[in-house]
Amino acid sequence: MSRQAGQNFNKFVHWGRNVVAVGRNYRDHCAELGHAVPTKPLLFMKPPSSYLEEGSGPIVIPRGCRSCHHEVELGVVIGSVCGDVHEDDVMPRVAGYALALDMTARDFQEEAKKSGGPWTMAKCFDTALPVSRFISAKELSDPSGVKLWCKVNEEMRQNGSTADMVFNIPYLISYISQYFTLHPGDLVLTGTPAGVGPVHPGDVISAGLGDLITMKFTVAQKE
Ligand SMILES: O=C([O-])CC(=O)C(=O)O
Ligand SMILES: [Mg+2]
Repeated sequence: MSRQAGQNFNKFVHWGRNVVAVGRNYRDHCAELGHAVPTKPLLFMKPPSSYLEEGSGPIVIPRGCRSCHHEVELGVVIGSVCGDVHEDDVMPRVAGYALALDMTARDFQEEAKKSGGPWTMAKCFDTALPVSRFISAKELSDPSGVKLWCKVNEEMRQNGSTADMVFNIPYLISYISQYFTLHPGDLVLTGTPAGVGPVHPGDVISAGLGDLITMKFTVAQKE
């Protein structure tokens, strides 16, 4: 792993690798959207086609979406195969991290929640997964208490800490790996703290992880 980490883990954006997202993993975010705190991890997927690297263009709000929300999240990049791994064995299998935005078409999601349909339209559109550069596990040796923030046009919207996750990283990855195998380059998004809200064309979203990373994206609308 260290050789790959040295090469920025091949930019870690392994097009074709899985992205598993955890929802409702912060109590304050559950409260703001009126959901109970889950008793087991709530999982959904985002496709690798939704990756957006910093500098490669704007976040594009999908056609017909009237409420596209930012959700700042810590992403965990898998370094070696995780199939049915015990919690104690998870961290050595983590290559590193990325700061991510789980962009969400909230109106599409509300529609899906009402009909009992999946969240695909809300979570999987092109550019729905802006990511920072790869952060190696060496750079972030303890991901369990790191600050996570998101500003829109310089106004602080989300200001949380990974210390407040309902289920921590070893638990989440062990849990996921009981059901499907995680492979090197897969990304696990660990949920968002409170303060999610809409963005509009022309907005600038900036986000940061501790004093390690800041990233910036502009917002556009698909006609
Ligand atoms: O859409 C949601 O509220 C669920 C989710 O992704 C999160 O909690 O991070
Ligand atoms: Mg999310």
